[in-house]
Amino acid sequence: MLDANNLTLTFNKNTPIETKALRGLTLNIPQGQFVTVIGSNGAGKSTFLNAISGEQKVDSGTIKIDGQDVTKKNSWQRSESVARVFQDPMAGTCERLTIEENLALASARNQSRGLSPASNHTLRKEFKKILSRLELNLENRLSDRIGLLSGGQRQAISLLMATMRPSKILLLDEHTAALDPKTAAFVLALTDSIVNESGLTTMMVTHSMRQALDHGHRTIMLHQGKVVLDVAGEDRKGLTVNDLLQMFEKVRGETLDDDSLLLSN
Ligand SMILES: Nc1ncnc2c1ncn2[C@@H]1O[C@H](COP(=O)(O)OP(=O)(O)OP(=O)(O)O)[C@@H](O)[C@H]1O
Repeated sequence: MLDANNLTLTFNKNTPIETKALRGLTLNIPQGQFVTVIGSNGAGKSTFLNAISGEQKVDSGTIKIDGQDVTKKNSWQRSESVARVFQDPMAGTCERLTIEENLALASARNQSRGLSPASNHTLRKEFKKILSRLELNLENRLSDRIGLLSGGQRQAISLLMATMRPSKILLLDEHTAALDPKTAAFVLALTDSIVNESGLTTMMVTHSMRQALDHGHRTIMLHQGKVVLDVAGEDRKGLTVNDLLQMFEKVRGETLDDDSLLLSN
């Protein structure tokens, strides 16, 4: 389904601050697989997601989504295929608009009818139904501005909005990192249920090895712009956070000094 082949991407080429963010990254993800992505700061995780969504163009290599070569397409052209939720709960929603208007925008994504469905009675009923699964009583607050909601409530709505329209791959970029542990657990449970229900091919970046092992079907680790670990199936089932740390240390050939990887929210 996702076929990323030998991707390279260098920022500020031929300058003193040149950074090789992707260095021949290759990854194939079959349809419906949920992959968790870990790696220390600067490993290239966000750059990789940006390359898939088209926000960053790669220097070389190819990206295919569902068999279609999208390497040269911009993010707008890929928006029908790629849904994304960011770390910042403010990034996925528009705080000046109401809950209903935000949902209407998401519902109209990739459609030419613009904002008009916001006044549509059928859509309003659908929005209420979608929101009621959160059990946060938001279905009765459709005309409240999104800016009034907590970070967790907004992130839950961002997730619903990202998955409202059909897409081919869901990219979650540390989407629970800014939430307290209880709210993060709630949003993760919602993530699992949406992904299981929809069968969406999913990549979730996380700094928590615990989360990486507890969610999804496969875990990859990026280091210096490449996939350095890739575990799935039986090999992954018995893995502990400690095993994963040791595997990473072995791959890197040095001691892991990034404490943020040990966070367990
Ligand atoms: N727009 C940019 N301009 C210049 N350098 C960049 C840019 N974006 C990322 N980089 C650099 O590319 C490398 C990979 O960054 P990236 O954000 O992909 O890492 P990451 O694995 O997501 O890290 P983190 O866990 O800290 O978010 C880093 O060295 C980063 O400083």
